[in-house]
Amino acid sequence: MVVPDSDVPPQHTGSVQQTPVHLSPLLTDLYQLSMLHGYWHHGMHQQQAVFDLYFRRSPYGGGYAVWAGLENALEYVEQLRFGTDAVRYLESLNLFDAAFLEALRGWRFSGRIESFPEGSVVFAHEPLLTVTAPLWEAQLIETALLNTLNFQTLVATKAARCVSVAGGGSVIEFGARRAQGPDGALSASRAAFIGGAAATSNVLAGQRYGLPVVGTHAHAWVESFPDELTAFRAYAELHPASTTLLLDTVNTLASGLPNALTVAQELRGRGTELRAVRLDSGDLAYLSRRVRAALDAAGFPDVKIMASNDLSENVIQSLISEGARLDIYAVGTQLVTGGGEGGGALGGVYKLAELDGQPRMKLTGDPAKTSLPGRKRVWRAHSSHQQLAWDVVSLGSQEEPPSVGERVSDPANPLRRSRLPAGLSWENPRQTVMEAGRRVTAPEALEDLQRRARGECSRLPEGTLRLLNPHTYRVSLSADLQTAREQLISRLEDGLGDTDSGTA
Ligand SMILES: Nc1ncnc2c1ncn2[C@@H]1O[C@H](COP(=O)(O)OP(=O)(O)OP(=O)(O)O)[C@@H](O)[C@H]1O
Ligand SMILES: O=P(O)(O)OC[C@H]1O[C@H](OP(=O)(O)OP(=O)(O)O)[C@H](O)[C@@H]1O
Ligand SMILES: O=C(O)c1cccnc1
Repeated sequence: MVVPDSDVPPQHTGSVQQTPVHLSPLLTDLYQLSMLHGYWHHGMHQQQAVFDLYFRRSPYGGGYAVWAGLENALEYVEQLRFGTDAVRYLESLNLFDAAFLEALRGWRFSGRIESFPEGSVVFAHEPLLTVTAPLWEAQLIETALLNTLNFQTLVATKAARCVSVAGGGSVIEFGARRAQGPDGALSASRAAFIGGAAATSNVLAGQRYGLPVVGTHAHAWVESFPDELTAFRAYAELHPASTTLLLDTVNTLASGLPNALTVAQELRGRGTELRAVRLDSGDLAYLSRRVRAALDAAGFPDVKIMASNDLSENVIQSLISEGARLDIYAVGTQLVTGGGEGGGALGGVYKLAELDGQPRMKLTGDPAKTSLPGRKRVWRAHSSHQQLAWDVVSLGSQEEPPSVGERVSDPANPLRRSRLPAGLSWENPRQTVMEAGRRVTAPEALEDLQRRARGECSRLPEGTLRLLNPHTYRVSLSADLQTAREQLISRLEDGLGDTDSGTA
């Protein structure tokens, strides 16, 4: 639920339903407004534009990404208005005509958005989301769309990577304290859940998004009591049905473990069971084996073992290969910041593909950065075993699926061509999610998005989920799109004279 006037300041009523500050039309780069001013001034602002959003490289050197943030992006676009405070602020910059500022008051997003459903598995070079709208509408929303979708896709993908190596163990998100600011924490909790995290420690995310919230206790709890056993007993007494004890405040094996066993026996005497213990330092593989053996020997095979301490997909994979006996992986910093090699940020871009019915493209010296002109469509092929097999980007006018034997090319390297094999069944994986500025699909439950992500990950070709040097999923351009692209490049280069690159 969003309050339509983005200028209403958040009021301290305790409700989380107030318009968050990031729903303002000013969450944009100044150059978007400068361009809007110019488009309006030149009478171009109502020209119909088509922009595509895509990324050129999967994060973390991986072979896929999990598409996340769509619902927040649509909510933003649908409610966007320039209210009095926003216009007044822009006026104070002394950059814009009064008449333009007045025109902004009537700005509404009236266009169409097509997108992969949230939670889909997506790949580099394919249009993930396409905006068709009057130029000044489509241009303004670039910054906020990229901000929302890049970040959540980065984090959802990180969660999926952690889950993919956790061997059936649960991954939970503990990152609020290390996230990039309050909104970073909130969006990260949402995205991590879509990517497969089972729960979050972030209580606001629990309230806002209905995510399951979980928690143990900190070292401070143990330090606040005269001794560890007293602290464990006090915790278990208050939370008998949901106690997880942190073992390493004094010494994991010499103190935490025997004290936890004592409390486990005492809880059983009162008719309940200790739920779990948490390891937060040291050699987590070794300690987990020792703790598992002790719990089993004492008759507590169902007490779970949780690990935390700067976990990542690589650490989880290593722990499992070392024979760790862990049931729950609590991941904080690395998950909510999308950290690690090849992470930090997803480089999604938003490029003009058509204006006023004419194809447009960005030409650069780097073929991988040359954008794809015109309205396009994405086709996704499944094998007879329901495996995801191949994505083809075609011209938008192509109503029929790609045909067997069609020569398709690599988006980043037109010289790499292949022929489409038989035995594939094709579908259009994208859907219209907004029409005439209104959402036309109902928001989906986050559980359903998580289920979609998990299902699609499980249907990827072998090796695509691998962390190191994954199999490259096939994304190709149809023959017609490749031809259209080459023709436009020739036309643009003909117009360039001696220079070797340019933009149209
Ligand atoms: N058996 C293991 N194999 C691979 N990585 C591990 C293993 N055990 C722990 N790690 C990881 O090694 C990294 C560093 O752990 P380190 O041993 O420095 O922490 P610590 O010093 O024990 O804990 P703290 O710094 O919190 O006191 C962490 O990312 C941790 O998750
Ligand atoms: O390590 P992360 O993946 O970010 O996960 C969250 C960490 O936050 C807590 O640590 P805390 O802030 O108490 O610091 P410390 O345990 O590193 O001293 C917890 O004990 C985890 O170790
Ligand atoms: O509940 C916990 O144990 C927790 C939550 C956040 C960060 N570290 C630990």
